[in-house]
Amino acid sequence: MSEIKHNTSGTEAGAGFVLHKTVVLVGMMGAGKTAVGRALAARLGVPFLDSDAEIESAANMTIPEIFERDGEPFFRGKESQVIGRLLDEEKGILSTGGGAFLAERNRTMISERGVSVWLRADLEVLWNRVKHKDTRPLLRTVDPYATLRNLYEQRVPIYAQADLIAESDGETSIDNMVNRVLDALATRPDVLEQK
Ligand SMILES: Nc1ncnc2c1ncn2[C@@H]1O[C@H](COP(=O)(O)OP(=O)(O)O)[C@@H](O)[C@H]1O
Ligand SMILES: O=C(O)C1=C[C@@H](OP(=O)(O)O)[C@@H](O)[C@H](O)C1
Ligand SMILES: [Mg+2]
Repeated sequence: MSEIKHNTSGTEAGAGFVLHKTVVLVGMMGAGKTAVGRALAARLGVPFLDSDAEIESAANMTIPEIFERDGEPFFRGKESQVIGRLLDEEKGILSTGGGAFLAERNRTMISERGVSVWLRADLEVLWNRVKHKDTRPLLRTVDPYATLRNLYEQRVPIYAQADLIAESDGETSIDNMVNRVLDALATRPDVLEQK
């Protein structure tokens, strides 16, 4: 991977790309924001940022511990702060938590300083990816599938406000998702320029 160079005009990445704005991945729990974001950043040779991981390392607690001890409103406050800071600090790939795009102030920050990409997947695909993991406090309910379905129905119209979309189905590998995000970004040379 070639050396990463930060400057005012963009982050010079490997493979002949220059990233002019942070690419912000949004969408439901299980959409692949963290996994695809990490792979996309590696492919481009740019920094990978994950708001949940930043919150966890700053608090030295896991997301479930933060929800349990301090509550969701406290977590949402931290999430906004962290997203604002990461958007200011460096250009890269920013994976958000599934609830981040719901707050209008977060959507405003993201649209002013980055470009949003909705990783869209059907409810059943999401469920298959999250059902075995206990790391998502919002799904610690008596009927986590119904909870996920309710969140899905409430949130889809908001994710649909993202600038770009990349679709994943049960068959789409993480590498294929990286290609789909790159295809979506090909329409935006103001964000990702290929030299
Ligand atoms: N396109 C995909 N193909 C296969 N597995 C995937 C894909 N996207 C995500 N996963 C897996 O699903 C799980 C949830 O993905 P994750 O990146 O944590 O989602 P999010 O950050 O959007 O909640 C992880 O185990 C991840 O490896
Ligand atoms: O959808 C949500 O509200 C949440 C999604 C999680 O992130 P992922 O979408 O990366 O799982 C994490 O931020 C927290 O558990 C809340
Ligand atoms: Mg994640």
